[in-house]
Amino acid sequence: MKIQKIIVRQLKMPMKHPFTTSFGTINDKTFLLLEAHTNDGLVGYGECVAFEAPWYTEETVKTCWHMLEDFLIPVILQRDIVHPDEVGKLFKGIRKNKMAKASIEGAVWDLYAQATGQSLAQALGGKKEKIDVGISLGIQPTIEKQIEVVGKYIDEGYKRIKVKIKPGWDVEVIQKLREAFPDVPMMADANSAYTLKDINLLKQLDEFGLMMIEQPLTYDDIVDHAILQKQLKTPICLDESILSVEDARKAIELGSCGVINIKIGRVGGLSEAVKIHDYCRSKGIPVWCGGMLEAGIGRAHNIALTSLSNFVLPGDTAGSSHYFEEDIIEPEVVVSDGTIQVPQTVGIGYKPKRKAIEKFTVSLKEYNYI
Ligand SMILES: O=C(O)CCC(=O)c1ccccc1C(=O)O
Ligand SMILES: [Mg+2]
Repeated sequence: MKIQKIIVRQLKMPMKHPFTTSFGTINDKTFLLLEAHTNDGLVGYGECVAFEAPWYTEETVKTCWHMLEDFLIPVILQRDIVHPDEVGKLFKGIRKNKMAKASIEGAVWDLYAQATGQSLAQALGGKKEKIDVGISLGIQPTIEKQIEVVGKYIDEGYKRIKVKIKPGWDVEVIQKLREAFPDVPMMADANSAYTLKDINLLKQLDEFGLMMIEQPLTYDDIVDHAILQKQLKTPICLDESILSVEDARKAIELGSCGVINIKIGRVGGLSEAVKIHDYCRSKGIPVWCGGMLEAGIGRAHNIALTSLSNFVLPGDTAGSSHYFEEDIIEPEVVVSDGTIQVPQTVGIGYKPKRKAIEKFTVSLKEYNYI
């Protein structure tokens, strides 16, 4: 398989609701979408999950475009690629920039699934035909509103509710949510908003029977998380801290977490995501698939990955209509009774919607082999 041409587009999609975390609010989803064309006419898509600002990781839409244009695309064009696992090896001389790398690697996985006549889930080794999903809800203006929003998504059937916490919006909010919804599987994500100085506050969260607390401490820490985990009953789930299977090994050996959230972009692609999944399974650590407010292509990749057996906890892959008035795939991702059917057709199983892609494109550039 040889890629002849890659088209990079920047898209801007209005979001239905602003999404607020411990460090800010997103109103529109601006991201890069890649189209990779092979010599024999196949087209594979990859979605780059980096945001406009470097608050979740250091990558941004602009750094990704720069890395793609100046380093990553030149390495890939006209290379003979037999299996997508080779993409990581081709990128070995280029440090980090995992979301940029994952966007090309995702397109190559799509091409590989098509070329071998399999669904993407099948190509990754996924067996589940439907997946359980939860939803991640942003911080609301008031506790009353937070309770109302959580209630709405419980009624829609999501299998677990994740809420965001930050200093000043934590113990009281969780306590009130628990009073309102005593039995609902619930968890909290701090996006690195605390330090070990907050240990007494974090220990108060133990009272509420949360499934887990996600990334309470610094984004690149595993040592303090191990100290904290020893003093908490609630499992810690690491998100930002885990960028590779090596990071997962170290965190698990240190006892820094009981659960890992796998995001394809954060770990540099599907091949690394599968490795982390397999390693965690061998260690008895459950995983779930995180989200980056993805549009349809990224969402389709998340669904395929979640079909692997150790994705035993509901992830953040909610339905398209939760985020957008119109998605860029057909059909859109539909959640019913908290589950999504894993497509069994060849490739990602959703059709890119050209009209919508063009409508949301703000700029584009084509890269050919020279
Ligand atoms: O709905 C989603 O896609 C997941 C939302 C979410 O929690 C999130 C969204 C953007 C950046 C980081 C995170 C996170 O998991 O920490
Ligand atoms: Mg998180």
